[in-house]
Amino acid sequence: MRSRSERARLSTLVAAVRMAAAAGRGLFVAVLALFAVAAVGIVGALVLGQEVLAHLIASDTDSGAGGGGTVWPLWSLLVAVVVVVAAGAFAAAAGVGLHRMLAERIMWYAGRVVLEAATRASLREFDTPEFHDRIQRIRRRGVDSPLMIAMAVPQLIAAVITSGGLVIGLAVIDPWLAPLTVLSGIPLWLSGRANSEEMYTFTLGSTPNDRTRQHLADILDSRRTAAEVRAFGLGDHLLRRWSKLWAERLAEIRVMVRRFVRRSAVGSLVSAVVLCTVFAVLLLLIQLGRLDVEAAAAACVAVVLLANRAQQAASHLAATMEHAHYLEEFMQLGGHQPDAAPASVAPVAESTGAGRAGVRSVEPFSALEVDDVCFAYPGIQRNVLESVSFTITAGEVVAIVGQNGSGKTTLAKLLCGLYPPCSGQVRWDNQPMYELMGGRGLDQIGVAFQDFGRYWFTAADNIGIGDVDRIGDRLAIARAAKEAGIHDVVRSLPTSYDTPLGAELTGGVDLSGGQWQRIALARLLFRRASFLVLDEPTASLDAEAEAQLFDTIANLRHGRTVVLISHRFSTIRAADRILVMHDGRLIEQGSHDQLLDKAGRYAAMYRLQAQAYAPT
Ligand SMILES: Nc1ncnc2c1ncn2[C@@H]1O[C@H](COP(=O)(O)OP(=O)(O)OP(=O)(O)O)[C@@H](O)[C@H]1O
Repeated sequence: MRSRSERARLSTLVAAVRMAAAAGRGLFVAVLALFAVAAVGIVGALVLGQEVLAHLIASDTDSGAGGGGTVWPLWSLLVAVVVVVAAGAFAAAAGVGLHRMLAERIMWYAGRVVLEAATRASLREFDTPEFHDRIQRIRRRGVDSPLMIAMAVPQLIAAVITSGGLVIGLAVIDPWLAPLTVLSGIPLWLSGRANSEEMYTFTLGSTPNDRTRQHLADILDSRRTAAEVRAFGLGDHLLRRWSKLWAERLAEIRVMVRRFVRRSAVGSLVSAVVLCTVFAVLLLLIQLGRLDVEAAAAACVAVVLLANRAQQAASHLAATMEHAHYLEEFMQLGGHQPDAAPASVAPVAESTGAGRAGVRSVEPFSALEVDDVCFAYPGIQRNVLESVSFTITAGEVVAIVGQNGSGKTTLAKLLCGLYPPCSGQVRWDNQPMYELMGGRGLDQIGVAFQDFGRYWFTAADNIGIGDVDRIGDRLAIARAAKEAGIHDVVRSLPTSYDTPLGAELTGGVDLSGGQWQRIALARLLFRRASFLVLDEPTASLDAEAEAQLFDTIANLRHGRTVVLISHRFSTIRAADRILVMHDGRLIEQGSHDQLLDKAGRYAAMYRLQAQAYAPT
């Protein structure tokens, strides 16, 4: 079992290297080559140093001979030392510079894999805490992992090359010195690895705490919640909750760090004992007369360097193995196939208005059928929709009403193919809606959700994203804005349609709730879709805007089908058909008059609201 997971981690490491190569093949090779040259430079400097030492000793004992013990004259040796040291230093410096560039490309590449995966994830996944835990971990560690691994690998390779050269050099001096020195890295590798494993387990367990702290921090420093936090005097309370979570985390980390220190201390001690043994062997060899002074000096330097490289390699390897865990998650999220690296991974500036942005093109339906649909949210036993059946025919305006939590928004999301039913089926002209949608948008569907997006884009783009293929069509954007009754407001902004919407942005302005709702409506109207879903479109609108919306919907009707969710009976009474939801069931349907005649729940709700407006 263990060896299987080790093998899996090794293949993850290979995948990380492939990912680094895919992010910048030329750069990756150049970095490897430069680090290799730097590593060879260290070994070369050591060999030449030994030669220089031999030269000096020989010229001292054989004065006047001018360097009799070695083949090369002293000046040429010194020139060679300068060249080798300079080349090594240059290669190391250039390697670090290119490494930085490679790192940026890997960050871009990894970030894109995560964002692509998040874009592809189904709405159902967004409803599960596991998905968010994983995203949090990947955001914090996973995106860095390919980078950390790719950063560590050239250094690891450089350490291995240097170590290889030093091992050969030491083996020539004495066959025991090299294996003993390399052995000194093993205790450190074992302790480092155990620490990495524990760190990963800790990160897994602490993700919910991390997310809650992040949420509290977002509440405290976000403009969206700033007014409520102040109005309720929540600041200190939230800060205490945040500090408490930090205290819990720090307490756990303290215990863990104690274990880390103990483990590392044992590893370092055993490593030091092994190294002492090496020096004892060296001493013995000198005493036995098996090593001369220059060989002993070179051996001392080589042992120190080799021990240092072996320890570096051990810690790089341990850290790399930890990152392999995060990388595994990262790859599972992205469904990333390292063997199928993209043909071109160069970051390319997106050209506005090009391509269909992944939206599927379909014919308008003649009937949208909801057939005995049941639905429950992931992880929740209770059905939110229970045996719901009805059919919407093309050109109808259908309103959905019901108490809070009766399932209206959920039903609207199923109508748009955003969730698959647990049983039953939603069919767009006999085609299962969820499969037809396939996780992408349909060009024939336009939606304005209750919690519509307020994007930090210009006013034009906030409307234009309703149909990204036409995002540059300013005339059509202005037309949609006029229909939604927001054109004059936008025109009065500092830079009209080019004004960024968001007070947090330089030159940006914020809009009122109702104005934002009109922007969302304009976005919907800008999309040339035959099926429109409006979830609480009038919630923030004033009476005049609401009346205007009715006119707009009446104008929209031609060739379009509209589903309207609202609590305002003034909005829904004009619908061709009204569906009444209660506790996830469709309990009544018909026109306003038919439902009043029926004297059921709709009639009761309508009278209750009408009473509120009636003169007392
Ligand atoms: N993502 C979710 N995960 C779990 N439960 C959910 C989720 N979204 C909604 N629910 C639950 O499903 C039920 C129906 O919610 P829904 O939003 O469809 O009601 P609604 O009729 O649109 O309510 P409202 O009138 O308040 O907008 C509620 O009990 C709600 O708690």
